Amino acid sequence: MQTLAVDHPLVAHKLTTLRDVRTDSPTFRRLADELVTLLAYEATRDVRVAEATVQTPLVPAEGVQLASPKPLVVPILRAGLGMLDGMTRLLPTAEVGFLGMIRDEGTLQAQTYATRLPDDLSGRQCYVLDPMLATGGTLAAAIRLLFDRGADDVTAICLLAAPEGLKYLEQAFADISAPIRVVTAAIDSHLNEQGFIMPGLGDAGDRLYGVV
Ligand SMILES: O=P(O)(O)OC[C@H]1O[C@H](OP(=O)(O)OP(=O)(O)O)[C@H](O)[C@@H]1O
Ligand SMILES: O=c1cc[nH]c(=O)[nH]1
Ligand SMILES: [Mg+2]
Repeated sequence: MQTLAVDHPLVAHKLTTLRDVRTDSPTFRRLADELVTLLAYEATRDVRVAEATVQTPLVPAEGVQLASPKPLVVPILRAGLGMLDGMTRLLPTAEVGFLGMIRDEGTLQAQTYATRLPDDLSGRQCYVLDPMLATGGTLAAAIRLLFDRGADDVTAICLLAAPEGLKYLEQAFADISAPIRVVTAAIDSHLNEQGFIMPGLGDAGDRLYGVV
């Protein structure tokens, strides 16, 4: 597994405002959206392309276009939905599948309550969107499901990751030789006793959409 914490002053600036408890939901949503687009630029460095020739007004020009099959973007509901527009801004032709998952705040175990994905992901590059990688249980279950359906390359984009979650993913996918990448705006210090990322930004879903 490859982990990349994107080191860029604009990423750090936007993340600092996201963390701020005074940042309201509309601002939080806009910043998360902008941040994802910056992270997506790094996360798509290995997106597959095929050679293509176009005709300029003057001569033919050699270039590339996104290869087939198209990449699949998978936001993990609820909080991952706040990252979808920022991602599809860079990959407008990607297909989008959905996973609904919730972590039990007592046991910290992830449960899947909705799945809307292609049955066959053979040969597909997948981009999973989830702002918080805490214990790693949610992301591990999502990535496992994608590999079980045939995906052969998975990149997760997170706003924040905890060292505990990264370690958990490393161990969970020690058996997988296909590329797995985690791209994040920052790796924070640790998880607290309730499984929250410290210093973190609180509950990402609540900050995006309010407490339900
Ligand atoms: O790494 P883990 O320990 O599994 O925790 C991370 C998960 O917790 C949050 O979702 P939550 O369960 O709060 O659902 P929500 O998006 O509906 O708020 C977050 O968006 C991740 O999906
Ligand atoms: O810090 C955390 C951990 C899990 N989920 C969140 O939304 N925040
Ligand atoms: Mg939540």
